[in-house]
Amino acid sequence: MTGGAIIPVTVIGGFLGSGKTTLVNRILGASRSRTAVLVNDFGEINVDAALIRSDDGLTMELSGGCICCSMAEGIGPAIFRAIESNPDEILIEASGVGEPRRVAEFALLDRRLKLDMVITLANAVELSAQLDDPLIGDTVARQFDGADLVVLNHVDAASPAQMATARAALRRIAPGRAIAETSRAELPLELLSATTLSILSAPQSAPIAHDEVFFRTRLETHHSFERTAFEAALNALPATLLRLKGWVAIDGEPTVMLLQYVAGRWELTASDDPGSGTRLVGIATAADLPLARLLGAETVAL
Ligand SMILES: Nc1nc2c(ncn2[C@@H]2O[C@H](COP(=O)(O)OP(=O)(O)OP(=O)(O)O)[C@@H](O)[C@H]2O)c(=O)[nH]1
Repeated sequence: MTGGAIIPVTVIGGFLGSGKTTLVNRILGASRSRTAVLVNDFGEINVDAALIRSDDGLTMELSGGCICCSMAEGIGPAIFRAIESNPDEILIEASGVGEPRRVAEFALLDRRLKLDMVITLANAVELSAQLDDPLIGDTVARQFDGADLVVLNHVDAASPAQMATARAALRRIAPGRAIAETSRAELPLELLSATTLSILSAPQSAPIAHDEVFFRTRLETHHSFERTAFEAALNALPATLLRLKGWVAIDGEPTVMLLQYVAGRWELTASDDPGSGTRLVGIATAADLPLARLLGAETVAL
C-alpha cells in the first residue's frame, strides 16, 4: 500500500461461537494482501487471537469486554495501531456479544478508512432459540442491524427443522439481506464485497450494556483432567454457560488440548500450544458459575 491510501475495513460479528474466527482464518488463508486483524474477545483471555492464522503478525487483541460498549475507548488506539502497521486491509472481529454495526461506525468516522462491509454470522442450530430467549434475544437480534451479508453457519449440524426455523427467523430480523448458508464458514469469497452499506439505513437503538447481561468466567489450573470424567462433565454443563474455550491439560496427552464448547456441543482437539496447564474462559448468563467444581478440577486460581 502506498502512504495515505484509504484502507478498507471489514467487520465480522455474530453471537458467541457462530464461527467468526473460523471465517477470519478462511479470509486470511485466501488473501494475498497484508491484513491487520483486530480481535475483540469478551472473555479475559483472548483465545481467538491465539487461533488466528496470520502470517503477517498483524493481529491485535482487545480482551475482557466489548469494543461496542464497555471498551469503546479502546478501539480508537487499536485502530490507530492497525493503520500505523500500514496494512492493505483491516479485518475486525467483534466480540460474540457485541453489535458489529457499532464497531463499524468507527470505520465510518476515520477518513483514512473505508468501510467495506459488515458480515454477521449465525448458528443455524441455535439461532431460533437464541432469538426467543428473553435474556439474550435482543443482543442476538441487534447483531443483524447494519449487516450487508448474513452467514447462516453450522448448517452441517442443523436438522431440517432447525434450518427451517433459522431461515424464517432471518427473513424476520434481516429482511432483504444477502444470506449465505455455510458449514465452517466456507463461503464463496466473491460474496465479500458489498454494493451498498446497510449500516447507513440501520435503525437507531440505545446500546445494551453487555457486561450486565453476560458474565465472564475463567479457570486456570495445573490440574490435569482424566479424559472420560472431563467429557462427562462437559456433557453436564448448565445451559447458562453459553461458551467455553481455551486449553485443557488431559492425562496422558503430550500437549494441552484445545476445547471449543458452544451451547452444549463441543470439540476437544490436539493443539500445538506449548503452554502447560489449563486456561479456559467462559461466557454465561449466570454470575459466579463454579467452573472448577463443574469440571471437576481440584485447584483453581482466579
Ligand atoms: N459443526 C460446525 N462447527 C463449526 C462451524 N463453524 C465453526 N464451528 C466450530 O465452532 C466453534 C466456534 O467457532 P469460532 O469460529 O471460534 O466461533 P466464534 O464466533 O469466533 O466464537 P467467539 O469468538 O467465542 O464468539 C469451533 O470449534 C469451530 O470449529 C460449522 O459450520 N459447523
